[in-house]
Amino acid sequence: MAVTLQLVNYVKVTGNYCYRRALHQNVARFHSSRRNLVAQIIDGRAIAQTIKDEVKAQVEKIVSSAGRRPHLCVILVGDDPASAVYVKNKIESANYTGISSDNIKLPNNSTQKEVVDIIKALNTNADVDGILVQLPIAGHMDERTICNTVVPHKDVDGFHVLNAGRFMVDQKAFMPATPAGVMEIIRRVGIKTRGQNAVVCGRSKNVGLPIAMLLHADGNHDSNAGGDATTTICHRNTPHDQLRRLTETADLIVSATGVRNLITGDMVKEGVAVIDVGITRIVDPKSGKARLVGDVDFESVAEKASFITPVPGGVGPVTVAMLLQNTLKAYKREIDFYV
Ligand SMILES: Nc1nc2c(c(=O)[nH]1)N[C@@H](CN(C=O)c1ccc(C(=O)N[C@@H](CCC(=O)O)C(=O)O)cc1)CN2
Ligand SMILES: [Mg+2]
Repeated sequence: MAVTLQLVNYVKVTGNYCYRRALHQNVARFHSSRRNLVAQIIDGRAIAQTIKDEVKAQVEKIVSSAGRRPHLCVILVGDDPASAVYVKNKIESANYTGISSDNIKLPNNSTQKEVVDIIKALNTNADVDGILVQLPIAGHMDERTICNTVVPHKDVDGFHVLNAGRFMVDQKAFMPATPAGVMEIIRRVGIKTRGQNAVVCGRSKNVGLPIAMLLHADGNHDSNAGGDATTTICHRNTPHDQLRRLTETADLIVSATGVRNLITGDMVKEGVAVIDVGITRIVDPKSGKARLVGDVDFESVAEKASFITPVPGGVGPVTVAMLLQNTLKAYKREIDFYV
């Protein structure tokens, strides 16, 4: 029953559906007028808000027992407008939860050594719990060197090789925020994964690959419990007809490619759950205004899906909330790197 209540609070239905009946004051279930299906649109902003409120409650407890506040440092190199928006969201969300923060802005022509030296100073600063460098980093720097400079116990992005490696062998680790957010959505909404066919589109080291790792892994692990799904990874070299064969039989599709309209309604089976991680900025030909779209053709896929995340308002906001959860874990030193 608890699952049902959580589910109804996190889903809403929009679009091309005809209203049938309200089952609960927080939910109106709508059925596809064509197929008589219920498609639940997952409200990522509501899930993120719940997670942030959980973090906030824990921070208040820490502060009231005379503890120091958790502290997050976000390093932004350059003036990429999208990165600036994401960093602003992180700082505002940290403020909301009571996590204090520094936004360290560096010019685009900063050298790698300057960035490395700043990270090293933060590594040894006892007042700092979490450190991250906003990606993508400027082209003249080596992303791996930057990520590996953050000391693993402050690596709240989970991008250090030690966190990535520990995570792969089921040892406690900081998990990257987007994959953690996808799993959190799946759990909180109650999407079944055990024994299901999952298809992950995209194999990036920070998003697609860790999502596939989490979905396929054993659900009985103490740390980073997996989804126990039969999981297939597709990527840019997967022929489209092969991708279609896989998506047609998938119970769960997670797409993280940045390829608009990669997944269309004719490629999926009825009842599929779809998590759209892609974000592409387009200019709407009708309005002439810029807007965000995902990898999934929302309208046609929602006609057949049991669950679907929108873009914007799906995975993105949950990503930021998971970063704050990681910062709290870093503060509490929940991950022991010596075992
Ligand atoms: N150091 C990191 N860099 C990057 C990460 C990361 O986890 N760590 N992930 C992405 C960017 N990202 C967070 O940093 C991020 C992307 C999108 C959103 C989000 O909330 N998107 C909104 C739309 C926001 C908009 O208007 O642009 C949504 O989907 O609803 C949050 C965080 C790459 N870099
Ligand atoms: Mg989203």
